[in-house]
Amino acid sequence: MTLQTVPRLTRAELARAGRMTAAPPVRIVHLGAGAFHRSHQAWFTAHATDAADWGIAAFTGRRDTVSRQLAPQDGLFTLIERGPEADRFEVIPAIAEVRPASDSARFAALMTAAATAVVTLTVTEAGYHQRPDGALDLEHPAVIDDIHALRHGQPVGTRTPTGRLLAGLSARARAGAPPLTVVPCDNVPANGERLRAALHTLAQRTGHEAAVAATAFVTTSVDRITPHTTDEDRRAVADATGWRDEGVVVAEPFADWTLCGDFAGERPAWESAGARFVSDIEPYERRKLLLLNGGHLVLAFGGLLRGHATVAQAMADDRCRRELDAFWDEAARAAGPVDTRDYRTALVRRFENGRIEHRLTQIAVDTVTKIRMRILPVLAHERTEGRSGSGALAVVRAWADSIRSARIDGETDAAAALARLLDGADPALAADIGTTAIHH
Ligand SMILES: NC(=O)c1ccc[n+]([C@@H]2O[C@H](COP(=O)([O-])OP(=O)(O)OC[C@H]3O[C@@H](n4cnc5c(N)ncnc54)[C@H](O)[C@@H]3O)[C@@H](O)[C@H]2O)c1
Ligand SMILES: O=P(O)(O)OC[C@@H](O)[C@@H](O)[C@H](O)[C@H](O)CO
Repeated sequence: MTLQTVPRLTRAELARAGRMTAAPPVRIVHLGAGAFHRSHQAWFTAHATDAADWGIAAFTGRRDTVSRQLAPQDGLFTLIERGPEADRFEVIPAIAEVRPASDSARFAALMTAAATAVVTLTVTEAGYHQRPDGALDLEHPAVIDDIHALRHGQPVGTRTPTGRLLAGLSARARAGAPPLTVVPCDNVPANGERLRAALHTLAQRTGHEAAVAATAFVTTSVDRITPHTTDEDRRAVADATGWRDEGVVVAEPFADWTLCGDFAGERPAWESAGARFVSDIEPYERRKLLLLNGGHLVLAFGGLLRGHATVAQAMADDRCRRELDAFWDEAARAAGPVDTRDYRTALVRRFENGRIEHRLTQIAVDTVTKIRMRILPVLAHERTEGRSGSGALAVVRAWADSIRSARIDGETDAAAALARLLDGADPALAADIGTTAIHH
């Protein structure tokens, strides 16, 4: 059987099979319709008790691949929940429509619709165009272009997620629609507050302050390991379900969503699907970013240097494990007043799931931004406490070595990458890291 001869997954096909049909009404707009949005926010929305009332309109970010895959499927896709022993297949119906980023008319229509209540984002850490201190990088060429477009009333010309969002919020304020809530879902510390500050900065320079003032921002910590989908995964879905699905997503069984902040209006009952609403998110966020995401970086750099391809392979290498444990001992101290013992035990099991092909090259992208957010805070904390931070320093060293041996995509010059990493860092810390990473 070739995939081309299998019927395509659509709502009509599902109806023929006696399964649910209608798309839920759009009340959520999403920017960056990648794999993680589908395995996480779409999954939580589909599993909430009020799922029938909350549909998502997902817009792609830089490429229109996902809209070309999902639009012919009416937004439907199969999630393969990949446990250590077996796969579970589930069709997720929460995405009601999928649009390319270029469809600015539909974006404006949804951003001004009274029914729209929530905007979510997964645009990667680099997509926020932050400076080392977390502020919006006003010298970035795409940000400069957006300032120009927004000043001259050309929302269609905006290129960055922040610029597009401000254009949409501004149109909403002009239309007199009720305020909405922005919920960023990328691995960025204090993501809601940072996005609010970035939008405020952009708004001040372009005369759109009222739109930001009327909007609520919620900070989130998100967690579900979601590797890239392969052709083999698409074949597995056809074999198991009888449908051809170009939008298949694979994820581990574990899923966590911690949210903090007030919503301006209505929201899905995500807590009924297991999401956690808290008044202080920092301990959860630091633990996740430092231990899980930082731990992934340790395995990515050390693993790539030793010829491994996946997280599970690096976990099986004693030397990688020792490096991970050394970093985790330091990261646990930096995480603050939150359990890290059980969390580490659970992480070991998740990382060792060899049926999840989480490629180290998928993790080792935008590495300057990621090291800044996930490794340097550990080093800084160790130094403040009078310790050397040798576990965290070893990660920076492995990163520089990986660049030198051409294993990191997008970085060719270790010294230049290091200079970008240390731009804006504490001078004593910078001197120490520079010496260690260059002269070891
Ligand atoms: N994959 C995971 O395991 C995982 C888990 C937790 C959090 N996340 C978060 O989700 C993000 C996306 O991961 P993914 O697995 O969906 O990756 P992906 O490659 O499938 O999707 C990335 C999405 O971000 C968009 N994007 C990238 N750069 C952009 C830019 N400059 N402007 C606008 N949009 C841009 C892309 O167009 C795409 O829609 C991660 O960077 C991370 O912050 C991922
Ligand atoms: O997704 P990134 O690029 O922020 O980082 C790579 C991985 O560490 C990350 O995707 C994790 O798998 C994820 O954060 C687990 O929830």
